[in-house]
Order: sequence, then structure tokens, then C-alpha cells
Amino acid sequence: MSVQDAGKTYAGRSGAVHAVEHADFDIDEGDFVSLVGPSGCGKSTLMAMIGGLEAPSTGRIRVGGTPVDGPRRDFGYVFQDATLLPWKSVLDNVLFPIRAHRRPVTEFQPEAERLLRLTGLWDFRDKRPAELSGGMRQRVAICRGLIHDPRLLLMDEPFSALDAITRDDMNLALARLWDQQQRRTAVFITHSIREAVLLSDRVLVMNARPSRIVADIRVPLVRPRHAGLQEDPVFNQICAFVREKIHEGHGGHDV
Ligand SMILES: Nc1ncnc2c1ncn2[C@@H]1O[C@H](COP(=O)(O)OP(=O)(O)OP(=O)(O)O)[C@@H](O)[C@H]1O
Repeated sequence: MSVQDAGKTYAGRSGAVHAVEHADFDIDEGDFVSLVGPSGCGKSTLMAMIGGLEAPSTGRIRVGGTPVDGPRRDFGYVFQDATLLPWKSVLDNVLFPIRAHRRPVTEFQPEAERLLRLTGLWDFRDKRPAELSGGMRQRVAICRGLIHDPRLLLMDEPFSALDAITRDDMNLALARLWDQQQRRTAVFITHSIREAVLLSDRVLVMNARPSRIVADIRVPLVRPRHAGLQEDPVFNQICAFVREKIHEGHGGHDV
């Protein structure tokens, strides 16, 4: 996919807000790319443009060779709050995009089972969201995002509401899922540098005012990714480098 000089300006109450300016990069098919940067630097806006949820004010975005001009069926979306349908079971929530796209549900049952088993949720398939923990609900949301084997999976801070231990588990669950999926393309927003490095092939660092991409960092760690990687000196060096780039662009404040 390619983001070509994309920008977004919102009409704020006290004048124009340049949420994203001159974003220009390509993502290779199969790459997992994280967007990191300080609050308000435009990560969600950039992702919303890539996902066709916001129209760019300038520039162009193309996925699979075609311009993105609205939400697409070949995309999967996962947001901060799982936003599951409370009256539906776990299994029906996972299958929801299939029903919404009027595709044959029975054809996707085996894939739903595979995803729910991989994320340890198969035994909970008949439960309602209210009967699950926050981490389990996010896992359901990720299964739902992947059920139709999207060309592009967009995840906006999917784990930010979770406690640290659950979040660690979720990172590993997502890494495992990703390594077992046929390596679709993913764009992932997070405030956690370690999470970004653990999961990604590339980390894009964004800066606020002006909202720009200030660093594009490759993560040359082997796949499959596993928990032990976090003790690896290379892992920690990459984290330190990403942190440095964020601070350079942010006047030394914490993210
Ligand atoms: N609909 C909107 N109307 C006006 N301004 C907006 C709108 N959406 C976002 N903004 C502004 O655009 C800028 C970028 O916001 P955005 O949510 O993309 O940043 P972010 O990096 O995702 O932030 P966070 O990390 O806090 O989620 C902010 O200044 C925000 O106030």
C-alpha cells in the first residue's frame, strides 16, 4: 500500500488543525507496521485515512493498487474498545462481518473455530461479551477483525485499556496469530515502544506540530516472535533507538 503526501486538516473552533501533514511512505504486503508518537500527533487520523474512515485533505492513499475512498470489505478494523455486540455470543461476534457482508456464514465457521482456538477462546464461544474479561473481549475483537482474512488489518491502540500482565499476554497472542496468519499487512497504533518493537517489521515514529513521520525504523528480529526476545540486547537497542527518535521529535517529553 502507498500513502502519497497525505494530509488532513480539520476545521477546529479556533482555526484549522493540521492533524497530519505530508505523510509519504509505502508498506510492503505482509509487513506489520506500528505508528508511535506523542498524544495528538495524528496517528489515529492517519490510520483513519488509510482505512477509508476519513478522507485525506491532500494526497492519496492506495491499497492493493486501488485508491481508498471509503471503508472496505477487504480491511479489518480493531479499536481501543472492543465494541462487541452485547447480545450476541463470542462466536456470533466473530462471524459478524461475514453476516454484515452477506457472505455464507457456514463457510467461515472453520476459520472462526481456528481463530478462537488460537486465542484460547473456543471454550467461551457461547458466552456473551459481558461474561468475559477485558483481555478476552479484545481477543474476540481481533478474531472478528481477521475472520474474513483481510488484506489489511488496522488496529488503533487495541490493548491500551488492559493491565500490564494481560497486555503482555495479548502481545504474544497477537504475535502468534500474526505469524500463523498468511502474513497479511497490518498497521498498529500504540503508545508502548516495547509492544511496537515486539510485534512489528517496521516502526514509524510521528511527531506533533508539525505532524510528520520523523523516523522509519526496521525491526530485524526473527519470526516467530516470542516472549524471550524481550531479553535480547538487540530488542532493547531497537527500543532505545525508537525512544530516542520520539524524544528528538518531542522536545524530550515522555510519550
Ligand atoms: N474530528 C476532529 N475535528 C477536529 N480536530 C480533530 C479531529 N480529530 C482529531 N483532531 C485533532 O487532530 C490532532 C490529531 O489527533 P489524533 O487523534 O489523530 O492524534 P493521535 O496521535 O491519535 O492521539 P492519541 O495518541 O492521543 O490518540 C489533534 O490535535 C486532535 O485534536
